[in-house]
Amino acid sequence: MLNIANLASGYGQSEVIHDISLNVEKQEIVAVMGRNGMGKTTLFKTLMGILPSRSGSVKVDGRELGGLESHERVASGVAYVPQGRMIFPSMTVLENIQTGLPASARGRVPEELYALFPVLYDMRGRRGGNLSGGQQQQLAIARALATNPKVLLLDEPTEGIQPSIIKDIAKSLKEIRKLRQLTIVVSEQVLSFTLEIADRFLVIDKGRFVYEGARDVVDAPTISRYLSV
Ligand SMILES: Nc1ncnc2c1ncn2[C@@H]1O[C@H](COP(=O)(O)OP(=O)(O)OP(=O)(O)O)[C@@H](O)[C@H]1O
Repeated sequence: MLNIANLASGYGQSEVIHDISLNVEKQEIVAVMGRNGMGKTTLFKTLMGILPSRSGSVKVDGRELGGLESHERVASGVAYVPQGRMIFPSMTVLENIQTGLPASARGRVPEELYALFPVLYDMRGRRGGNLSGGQQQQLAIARALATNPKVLLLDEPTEGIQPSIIKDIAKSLKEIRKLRQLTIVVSEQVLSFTLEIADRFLVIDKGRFVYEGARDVVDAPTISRYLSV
């Protein structure tokens, strides 16, 4: 469903992502684990076309995304929840979700989204900026899901969020994966969260994948070592 081949990108003179290749199956959840500064955000920005790639190819459901603008990538079925959530603080919860809806929805939020995140229904009239960090993360995910993606990219969704909400988010992601046959790539530093949801684990170190393991054979101590060095 998501095919990344020999992708490279960076800033100015420096290359940050080197020759990254990854194939993610439909309905698979893949965790990209890595410490601060290892290139997780740069990888996602490149996948979204926020940062141009220097070489390589990215395909979603067989369609090449290279050269497409970010909004065209969203229309092709990729959605992105950036690190720090980036919701619109002065807009209401409802308005935030509506920014993700296609024109054909005419502003109607699918019931399913509120069913996944009931707190967003209760708070639909509140300003996004008045929500807790965990609620803002749920809002950012709901806004991304409103675009009806095939592939969802989540950049460090647990950052700054309390454990009980992290559990809720894990549950919602597993539910939506099943409901919509969604493919998910999530970057993280928190192994307990990804152990809960991921089918496969990769470690990114200085812009390269240095470890890969499926859920049933995952080597948690090795991943932890990479995260703590
Ligand atoms: N706008 C930028 N200009 C130049 N270099 C950058 C820029 N953004 C990030 N970098 C560099 O790229 C490298 C990878 O950063 P990136 O933000 O992708 O890491 P990360 O794994 O997402 O970590 P974090 O969790 O801290 O965001 C780092 O060395 C960083 O200093």
